[in-house]
Amino acid sequence: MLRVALTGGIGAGKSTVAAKLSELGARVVDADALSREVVAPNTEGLAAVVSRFGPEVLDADGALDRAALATIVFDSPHARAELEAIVHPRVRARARELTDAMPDDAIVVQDIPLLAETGQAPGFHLNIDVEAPRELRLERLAERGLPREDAIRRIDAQASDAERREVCDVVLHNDGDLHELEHRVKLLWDERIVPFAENLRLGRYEPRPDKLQLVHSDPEWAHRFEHLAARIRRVMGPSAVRIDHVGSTAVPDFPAKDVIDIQVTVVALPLVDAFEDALGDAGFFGKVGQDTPKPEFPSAEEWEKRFYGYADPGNIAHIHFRSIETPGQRFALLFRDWLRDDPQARADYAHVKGVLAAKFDSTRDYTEAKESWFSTEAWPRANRWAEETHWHAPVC
Ligand SMILES: CC(C)(COP(=O)(O)OP(=O)(O)OC[C@H]1O[C@@H](n2cnc3c(N)ncnc32)[C@H](O)[C@@H]1O)[C@@H](O)C(=O)NCCC(=O)NCCS
Ligand SMILES: Nc1ncnc2c1ncn2[C@@H]1O[C@H](COP(=O)(O)OP(=O)(O)OP(=O)(O)O)[C@@H](O)[C@H]1O
Repeated sequence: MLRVALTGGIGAGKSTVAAKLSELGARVVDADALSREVVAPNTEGLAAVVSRFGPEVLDADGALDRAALATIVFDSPHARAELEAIVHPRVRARARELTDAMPDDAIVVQDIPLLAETGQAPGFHLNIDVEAPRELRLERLAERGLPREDAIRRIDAQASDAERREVCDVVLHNDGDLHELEHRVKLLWDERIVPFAENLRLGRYEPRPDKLQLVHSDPEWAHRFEHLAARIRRVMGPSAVRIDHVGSTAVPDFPAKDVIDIQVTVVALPLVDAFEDALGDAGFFGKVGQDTPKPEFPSAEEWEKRFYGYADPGNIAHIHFRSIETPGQRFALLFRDWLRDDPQARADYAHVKGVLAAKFDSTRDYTEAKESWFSTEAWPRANRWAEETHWHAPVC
């Protein structure tokens, strides 16, 4: 089951995107609809609301007077937090019931207005933020009958666009007409959501492109690392002793393949195997891996690792699980910090990559050819740099 979260500020277009995704075959769970259901007449949720806010939030028929309650809670963060404490747990319980009842190969889209505010993003394989300019949102809400000052109060009670972008993998801009929005949703569905769901169903990660492409440094790389690290941390907790962004994408302004390299340090590799199912459920699939032994450490055993990939075709990533205190675990951090610190190291490595990229068309051949530079050049020079600078693995 591919679990997708859909968020966005009020009036940004979440419901419109959700409707289009439903048309394309997604199963939509709408938090707003559930937040009405759990406080419907004769529910214990409504009783809890009345007990906290008094009968004045009921209308003549004994149903919740939503406008009256909105006036109270959008004027007081404390009152809003108390209402959320009543509604949110019930909404999440209902959402879990609904998704648990869905087929394993379903693409489930949860429309969650408060995704950023509630820290739920790492529990989803893909987080989508629908964005529209504030003024346009106010106009749309006015057309929907929400007075401007009420809409402003709600917008100001929510996370900012920047905070939503921080936790989301995709931003869907909804500043055009409906046709443009629907086109963007269809493109995302065909090019990312469906292949992502297929990879999950088959239990496979998205392979790096065989055709070698070195691209310029992308500011999104740090975001992509953070999103993946949060998902791994949610699965493994303290068993992931540290999670580091390593490799070329972790070096500012440095060319790299568009593949995020992550090192997860564990106390012992069999621990990773114990998390195999939970990692798979989160979209990470892998196998036993082996780094190339270096002269000072000839034993292949010291270079064993677990090599995982992520199933998202829009966020290709290699996860290297290594045991703490092994030469490979140390070298991944040392190599990154040497590149970050030493301009000559960056120039030499960029030159080698450029020469090899001109020579080899396939990523595999390129990677294998790079190995000799690692053993003869990078390994001795990085270790010399470590001694000269008294380098130690930075605190994570
Ligand atoms: C205050 C209530 C009764 C007002 O009802 P009303 O019908 O006017 O709004 P509705 O529920 O349809 O929400 C419309 C939009 O308001 C915004 N909104 C709703 N609740 C909140 C909140 N707690 N914080 C920030 N924005 C909110 C969202 O963008 C939502 O999509 C209602 O919003 C509510 O119960 N909110 C608390 C529960 C909640 O947090 N719901 C959000 C989804 S879980
Ligand atoms: N691109 C667009 N062009 C014109 N109207 C739009 C567009 N996108 C959304 N709308 C309209 O704007 C209003 C708000 O959109 P929508 O309900 O999808 O926002 P929302 O993010 O779900 O809001 P809420 O947070 O209140 O649920 C709706 O009436 C919708 O039909």
